[in-house]
Amino acid sequence: MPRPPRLSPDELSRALSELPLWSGDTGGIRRTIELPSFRDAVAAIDAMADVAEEMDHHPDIDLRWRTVHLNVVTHSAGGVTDLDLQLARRIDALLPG
Ligand SMILES: C[C@H](O)[C@H](O)[C@H]1CNC2=NC(N)=NC(=O)C2=N1
Repeated sequence: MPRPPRLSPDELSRALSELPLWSGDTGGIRRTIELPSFRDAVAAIDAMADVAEEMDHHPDIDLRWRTVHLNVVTHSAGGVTDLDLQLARRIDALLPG
């Protein structure tokens, strides 16, 4: 698959204004999700894994008890691309804030 282009800082800040649950910069975008329990957090990660596998695009995930920290970046491009925005939108559809 061809490597998607990195977004410019302007493109990224425009996109982030439509993704209020996400913050970050051209090095990566972040969202933190708190679930009611550890098992709910694990289930949320499992649901995100389905999306990630379907897209072949994977978030970096840090689980602390019932809080999930996500960082999304296109590793192969060395920055944020449109694929990251697509993944963020899919995650928000799955886990609305
Ligand atoms: C071969 C496969 O497409 C690549 O290894 C994919 C898999 N998932 C990925 N996910 C993310 N976030 N960045 C990547 O560069 C990436 N590469």
